Amino acid sequence: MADEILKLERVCKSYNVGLPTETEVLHDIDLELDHGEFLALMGPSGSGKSTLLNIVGLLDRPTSGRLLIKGRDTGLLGDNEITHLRGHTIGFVFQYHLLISAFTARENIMMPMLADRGFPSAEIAARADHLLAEVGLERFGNNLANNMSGGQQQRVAVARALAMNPDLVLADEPTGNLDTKSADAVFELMRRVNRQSGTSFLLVTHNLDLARRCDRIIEVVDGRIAQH
Ligand SMILES: Nc1ncnc2c1ncn2[C@@H]1O[C@H](COP(=O)(O)OP(=O)(O)OP(=O)(O)O)[C@@H](O)[C@H]1O
Repeated sequence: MADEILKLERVCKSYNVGLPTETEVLHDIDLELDHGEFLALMGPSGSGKSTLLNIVGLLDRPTSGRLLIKGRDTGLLGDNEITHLRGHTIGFVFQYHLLISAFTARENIMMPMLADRGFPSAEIAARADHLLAEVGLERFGNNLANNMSGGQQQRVAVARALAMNPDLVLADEPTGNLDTKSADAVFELMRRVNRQSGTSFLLVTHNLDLARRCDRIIEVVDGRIAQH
């Protein structure tokens, strides 16, 4: 197996926004992320961080360049293979947790497993309870997501991201909406998962204090990697 979970080679992304020429927002991005690495991605608003995360998360394709995940060139994969690879390799946590508010914490965590036909249905509830305990919410499984605090909801979102035992978690400003104490708790939770399970993390953050506690910081400025 390749040492790196993720490798980008000269990745460019352009958008067609109705102008005669396309607008390039990512230019020649080279980036590697090792198995078990916890990387902070920083950069000003509009610099291309979310665009980069969408490409790495297989939600969008590069305009040119190569994206390899676990050594596989994703440009050679069809849409069904991409969906399968995404579902089994990558977990997502967003700033706005995107939980289903009328579902309980446990039901939210069960969703990715229920959506995957290959997941043994007899194990789903037990895995959800295991994950609730992992994120310190074992007593909150039956609470509606709507009735939980922002920090608790984000911990449910982390548990849901871990449901399929991904190799890589992509977290886009997961603590941006939280008070300092809750932000710290959610960050430390992700760090513990990273250390205990070897799950790689790519964390987009504007918080330099949290970024400094990651293994490495990279900065995107105007669609380029500015600094390692
Ligand atoms: N679907 C799209 N179509 C056209 N332009 C887009 C699209 N998505 C993003 N852009 C443009 O690409 C550039 C990079 O945006 P992106 O959202 O990746 O930045 P960001 O660094 O994540 O910003 P923020 O920190 O504010 O979330 C911006 O100029 C944005 O307007």
